[in-house]
Amino acid sequence: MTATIPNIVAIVPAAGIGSRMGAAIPKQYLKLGQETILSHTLERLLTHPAISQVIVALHPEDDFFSQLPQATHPKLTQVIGGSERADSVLAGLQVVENDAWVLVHDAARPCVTHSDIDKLIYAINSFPQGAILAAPVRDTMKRAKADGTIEQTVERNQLWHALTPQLFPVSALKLNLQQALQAKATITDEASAMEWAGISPGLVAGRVDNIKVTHPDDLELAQLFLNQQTILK
Ligand SMILES: Nc1ccn([C@@H]2O[C@H](COP(=O)(O)OP(=O)(O)OP(=O)(O)O)[C@@H](O)[C@H]2O)c(=O)n1
Ligand SMILES: C[C@](O)(CO)[C@H](O)COP(=O)(O)O
Repeated sequence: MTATIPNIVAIVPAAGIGSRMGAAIPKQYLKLGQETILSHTLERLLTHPAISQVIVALHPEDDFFSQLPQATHPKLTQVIGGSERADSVLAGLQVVENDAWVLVHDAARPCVTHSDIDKLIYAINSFPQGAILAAPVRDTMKRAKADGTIEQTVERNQLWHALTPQLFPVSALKLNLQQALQAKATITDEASAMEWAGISPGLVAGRVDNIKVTHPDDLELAQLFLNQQTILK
């Protein structure tokens, strides 16, 4: 199949404090093996041949980034993030050309693979308004009542976990993110800003090892996946 590959710039929101991790430092600076979570993530994006530039959004009081091996990489640009994830992504979008595509990927997802990134990039030939990596839910799903009992079983066939990367045209994402934030809509990922504007982004099935390191027990799992990916290479 011949596919057109657009100019793709990555934005990595890395300005969070990791409150659910409860560590002494922001979770993106915790180590997995020899490197920090953020280092693993940046390395995977910086070495992808279709990504021309990587913009990382950092906390205004970040004390750690300059020590990373990728800190002075020629393809990398730093911006100051905002108080919510969406503000950090928007800060990154301000320094990107409007005619590019933007691939937004959480700093906290260090196990993303080049094959999943490729899959997402090729998918935009079918989804010209943008698409996200996602994983269909596997288990029987229950809706709970306030007292902790089950209200009903929810149909699982159309339910997906939203992952990153998420890939959109810069101009459309910037406009919709700005307007959705102004309208005080709940925006937890880029797709939700596009949905807010009436757009239906594509869902592209991604690998289940592309986890977000959120809670302490995710660290061990992420380490296991990274080790396994190294062995399989
Ligand atoms: N103001 C913020 C908040 C989050 N993020 C980033 O968005 C990604 C996903 O967010 P999440 O996992 O929720 O990270 P934290 O906000 O750091 O964690 P928590 O919600 O537990 O505090 C992370 O890479 C995080 O650094 C960001 O750039 N700017
Ligand atoms: C963007 C995201 O990683 C998609 O799974 C996620 O929405 C980030 O926020 P969350 O609050 O941890 O779901």
